[in-house]
Amino acid sequence: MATRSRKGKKCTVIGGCGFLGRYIVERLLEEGYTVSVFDIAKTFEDDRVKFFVGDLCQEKDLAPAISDVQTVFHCASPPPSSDDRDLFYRVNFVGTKNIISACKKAGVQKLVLTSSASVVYEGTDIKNGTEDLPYAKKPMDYYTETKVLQEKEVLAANSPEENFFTVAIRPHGIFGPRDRQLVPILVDTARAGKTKFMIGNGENLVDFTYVVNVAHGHLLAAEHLHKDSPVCGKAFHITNDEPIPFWTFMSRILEGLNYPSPKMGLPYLLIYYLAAFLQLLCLLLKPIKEIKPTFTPMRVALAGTYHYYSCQRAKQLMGYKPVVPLDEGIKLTVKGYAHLQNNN
Ligand SMILES: NC(=O)C1=CN([C@@H]2O[C@H](COP(=O)(O)OP(=O)(O)OC[C@H]3O[C@@H](n4cnc5c(N)ncnc54)[C@H](OP(=O)(O)O)[C@@H]3O)[C@@H](O)[C@H]2O)C=CC1
Ligand SMILES: CC(C)CCC[C@@H](C)[C@H]1CC[C@H]2C3=C(CC[C@]12C)[C@@]1(C)CCC(=O)C[C@@H]1CC3
Repeated sequence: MATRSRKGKKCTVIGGCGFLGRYIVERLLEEGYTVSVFDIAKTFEDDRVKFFVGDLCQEKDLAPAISDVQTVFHCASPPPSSDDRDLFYRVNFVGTKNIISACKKAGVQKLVLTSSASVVYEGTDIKNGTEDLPYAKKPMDYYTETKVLQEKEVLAANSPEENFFTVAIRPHGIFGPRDRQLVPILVDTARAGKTKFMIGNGENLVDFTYVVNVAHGHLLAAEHLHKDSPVCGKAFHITNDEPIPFWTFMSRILEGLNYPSPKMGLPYLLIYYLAAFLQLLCLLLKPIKEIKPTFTPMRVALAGTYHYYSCQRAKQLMGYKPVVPLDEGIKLTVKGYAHLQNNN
C-alpha cells in the first residue's frame, strides 16, 4: 500500500510542453499531483514541474522520466500539418511502442493516450458518432493513419494480469489560448484573403472542444483507470457536447479578432476535388519547389462535412461533462489571441 500511495499521485506527461499537454500539466498540479514533463523541447518554466528533455523515439530517453510514477499521459505528436510520413510513423507508432515498453519495465500502472476522433473519419459525414464506429479503412492523411496504429497499440497493451491499464481519449477540434494549429492557421488564411467564401452551405455541424475540457477528460480517465474498471482498454470521445456549424465557429473567431467572415458558400465537391488536384500538383512539383497548400483535402473535408461525436460513454463510465461551455471557450480564445487581432 505504501508503494502505491507513494506513487499514487506521481505522473509524467509526455508531450507536456505542447498545447494540450501543458493544460494537462496545469490541471494535474491543481489537483495536487507531482508532475514530470517529458518533451523534445522545454518551452516553459515551472518550479513545481520536473522536466526531462528527450526524444520518445529513443526508449532509453524515456526511462528516467517515468521512473517511480503511477500514471503516464502520452499526448506527444508531430504537428498534423507536417508532411513527413517517416516522422509520423517514428513518433506516433514506433515511439508509442517505446512508451508502452518503457512503462511496463518501469512498473507504471496507467497509460492515458491522447488519440483523436479522426481515427474513424474518412471524409464523409459522421453525426453523433460513437466509439463503436470502425477505424477508418482509408484515413485521409498519414497523420490520421498513424493515430489509428497508435490507438490500436495502446488499447491492445491493456493487461490487468500485468497490473498495466490503458485508455485512449479521442478529442476533436481542440481550441483555446496557446493553440498552435487552429487559430494561427485560420488567421493566416484570413490575412491571405482566403476566407471570403465558405466551403459548402455552412450547415455542417462539427465538434470543437475547449482545451480545458480535454484536459479534464484525461484526468477523469486516469482516476477511473484501475483493476476491474470498465474504462480499461477502451476509447472515449471527449467533446464540448455542443456541435456547432463549422463556419459559425470560424466566423465567431474571425469576427472576434476583427477579420471579415465568409458570407457566401462554394460547392463542397468542387473545392474538394480542386484541393485533391492541387495536392497532386504539389507532390509532382516537390523536387523543384516545396509548396504547402492551405486547403488540403483533409481540411476541406473537415470544413464541408458533418463530424460530431457522442461522448455518452465518457458521461456514463467516467462521469464526464464539459467544465467550460463552448460560448465561454470561444470568448476566452478570442481574448487569448488579441495579439493576432486585425488592426487594418
Ligand atoms: N489539436 C487538435 O485539435 C487535436 C489534437 N489531438 C492530439 O492531441 C495531442 C496533442 O496535440 P497538440 O497539443 O495540439 O500538439 P502540440 O504539437 O502542441 O504538442 C505535441 C508535443 O509533443 C512534442 N513532441 C513531438 N515529437 C516528440 C518526440 N519525438 N519526443 C518528445 N516530444 C515530442 C511536441 O514538441 P515540438 O512542438 O517541439 O514538436 C509538442 O510539445 C496529439 O497527440 C494530437 O494528435 C487530437 C485531436 C485533436
Ligand atoms: C479551411 C480553413 C479556413 C480552416 C482553418 C482551420 C483549420 C486549420 C482547423 C479546422 C479544423 C481543425 C482540425 C485539426 C487541425 C486544424 C483544423 C484543420 C485537426 C486535424 C488536428 C489534429 C486532429 O487530431 C484532428 C483535428 C480535426 C480538426
